Order: sequence, then C-alpha cells, then structure tokens
Amino acid sequence: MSKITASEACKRTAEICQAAPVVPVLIVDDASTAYDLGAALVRGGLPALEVTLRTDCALEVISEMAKVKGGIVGAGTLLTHQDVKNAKAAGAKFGVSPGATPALIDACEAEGLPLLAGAASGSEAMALLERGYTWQKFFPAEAAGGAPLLKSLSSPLSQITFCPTGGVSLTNAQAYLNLPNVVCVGGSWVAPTDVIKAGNWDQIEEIARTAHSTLKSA
Ligand SMILES: O=C(O)C(=O)C[C@H](O)[C@H](O)COP(=O)(O)O
Repeated sequence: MSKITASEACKRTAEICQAAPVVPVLIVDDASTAYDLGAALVRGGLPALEVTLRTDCALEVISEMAKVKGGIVGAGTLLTHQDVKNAKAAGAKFGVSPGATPALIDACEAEGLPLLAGAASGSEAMALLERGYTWQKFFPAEAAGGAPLLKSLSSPLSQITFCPTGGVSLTNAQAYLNLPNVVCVGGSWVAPTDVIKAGNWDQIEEIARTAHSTLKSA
C-alpha cells in the first residue's frame, strides 16, 4: 500500500477523464460477462470503466475487467474505507463516489486510490477544492441543475473540472461537453442492462463507438 496526495490523485483522475468523452458507469450482475463487456467498450473507444460496487459480484467484475488490454478499470459507489480497500485489492485503478466525506478522502489517500469524488453544489465543490481536488464528479448531474448549474460554476470555480454523471445520455451529453469546465461525462446508457444480459457485445461496442465518435469536448 502506498499513499497518494491529492495532487497525485488529481493528476491520475485528469488522465482518466481525458481518455475519452464518456466514462461508462457499469452495474454488472454476473461476473462471467465482465471481460467481454469491458473488451467491447474498449474496442468502441471508451477505455476508462467505472464498475459500481452495487452488486454482490462487483469486486470479481473489477478483477475480470482489469484483464482487458487497454482498459482502465475503477470502482464506483465507494462509500467506506472498507470499500476502498476491497476495490484496491480487486485491481481498481481509480475510485468514484457519489459524494465526498473527509473519511472517504482520507481512506483513498491512505490506500493510494485516486478518487474522483462527487459534488452537487458550490459549497461541496469548494470543500473538495480545499482538500486539493480540482477534478470532481458532478452528481446527480441532471437532478442537481444540469449544464446550467455547471456553467454558473465555471467562472467563480474555474480551477475545477467536472465529470457530470447522473441522468446523462447521448441526447444531453454534448451540452455538458461544450462547457469549459467539462472534459468527459459519465453514464450507464452506454451499457444497458438488457444488452449486457443478452450478451450482445457487438451492440455494446456500437453504442460506445457512436458515443466516442459523436461527442467532443470543447
Ligand atoms: O455511485 C456512483 O459512484 C456513481 O457513479 C453513480 C452513477 O454515476 C450514476 O448512478 C449513473 O447514473 P446514470 O447514468 O443516470 O445511470
């Protein structure tokens, strides 16, 4: 275990956010689908993959998906120090959380897991900034105020770059990506549950490819 500082964490999350315009948010029920799912998304041009810790097999999914060449697998829905330890042990290269607490930030720094922590308001974004986190997730993006809210924050908090997630789709993603404080969005729409269940990897690849080729950050 090697610790990381906030600035080292941001350097890494910045690289991850800049890898592609979309970070797929994945909710996977069956670890036997993990490798094929990850491989399809990477082939479609989306290498940074967030596996949410919301299913019983999520840690196994991370371990399997981490074997995909060219992929960068992270763990989402991190809530506790134990989640951070488990994610790191499973092979996660970064962590994502819906919000942020001092305890969770301390845990990620202690375990050496770069954290893309969530903020939903100016005060939450400022609290993360005080800790040195200039790369943040904006969650729940649509419900919290959408692109107009982020546009409002772009001038007073211009040092923060956001990855809006929550209610983002192919239809509204470009409105976020046009903002100066956004370089990528996160979303589950690129990996629909029914398509994963059907094992239709060509379709997942196609959805990813469409997102990659259609969406551009400004
Ligand atoms: O729990 C986390 O750490 C998360 O990352 C939450 C996810 O970002 C959203 O649940 C994705 O929202 P949808 O794309 O609207 O399905």
